[in-house]
Amino acid sequence: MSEQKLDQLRQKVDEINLQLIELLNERGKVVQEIGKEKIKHGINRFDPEREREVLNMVADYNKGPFETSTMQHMFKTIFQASLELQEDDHRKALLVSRKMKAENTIVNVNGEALGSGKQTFIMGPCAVESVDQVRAVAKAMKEQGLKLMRGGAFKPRTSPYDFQGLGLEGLQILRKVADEYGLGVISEILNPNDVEMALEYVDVIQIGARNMQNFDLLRTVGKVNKPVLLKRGLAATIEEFINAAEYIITQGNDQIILCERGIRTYEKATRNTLDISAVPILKKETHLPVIVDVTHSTGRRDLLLPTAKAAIAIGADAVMAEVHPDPAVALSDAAQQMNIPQFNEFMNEMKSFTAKLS
Ligand SMILES: C=C(O[C@@H]1C=C(C(=O)O)C=C[C@H]1O)C(=O)O
Repeated sequence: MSEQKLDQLRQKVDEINLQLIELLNERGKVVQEIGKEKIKHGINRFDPEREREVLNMVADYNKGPFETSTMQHMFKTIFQASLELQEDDHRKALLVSRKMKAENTIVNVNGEALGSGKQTFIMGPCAVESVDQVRAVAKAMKEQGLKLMRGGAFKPRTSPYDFQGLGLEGLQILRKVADEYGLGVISEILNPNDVEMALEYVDVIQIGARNMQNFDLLRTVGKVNKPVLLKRGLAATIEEFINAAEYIITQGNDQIILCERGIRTYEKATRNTLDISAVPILKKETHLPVIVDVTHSTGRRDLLLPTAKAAIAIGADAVMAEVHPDPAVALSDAAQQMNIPQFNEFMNEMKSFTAKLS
């Protein structure tokens, strides 16, 4: 075939391509109108009977050279794209997505602006055990210039026989001590019925990994005017994690902090596997602040510093870790909490590390 002939044929193909584009878009507009009518009458967008009718029409009219099955396959792709055209904006772009909002959401808690580009450290005991225990940690935190204290009052433990937390008394201790030292309080709430009560004591409501898909709880914290720290589920994909945050934001609360805390894999060297790449993915896909809990993702004190450095280096807005005055006698997570001197060493290292980065 001469080059001239090839050019001529391609020109012909291009003319047909242009017609196809026009026709497909024309079809799209009609489909959108059908979509609007369906909404008016409360009819489902997807109509398999109608699709079958069209596929039968394709079979009746197709004269080749494409096989009927091939032509039908192309039409199925058109149906799929048409259904997407009929979707409303919320389904196409989630409210938590960057597509919906390009700029970072900044969550302000006790003078710290999570999501602003300045890194924050959230420290505190795994579980609240006593006033003295919380005080010792709060004092050390204040001396390091930290503003946000975590602490568990309601503890969702793997075994029902393990320490379940002090409950309301734990929240009261946290509030009292935090006020003495000018700290903000982050604590987990397990039950939708406790959310209202917790508003009085906490600055951030934590939704734990085990409750990431507790949709009633997500909807409840979505209705209150209080920041929410949402932890990634034990075996949740990033998509599931993002959708969990969407449950909160659909109720009106956009003050959401996402927390990567490791996921369950076959690897046994660490308690969970820290999915460090989740951080830039979540930063890219959503406009929410993203933090890393190095304690629960590793379950190992010797890995807290390297994973915290990795988290900051990869773009996390904050690092969360656990501190206890005497981890050996802690009622939970004894193997992974730092004692006060270890915490000071950790903070000093991290401060010089973040200074070097900026
Ligand atoms: C456009 C419609 O909605 C959907 C899209 C179809 C299409 O693209 O042809 C067919 C059936 C429905 O699943 C319709 O119901 O006619």
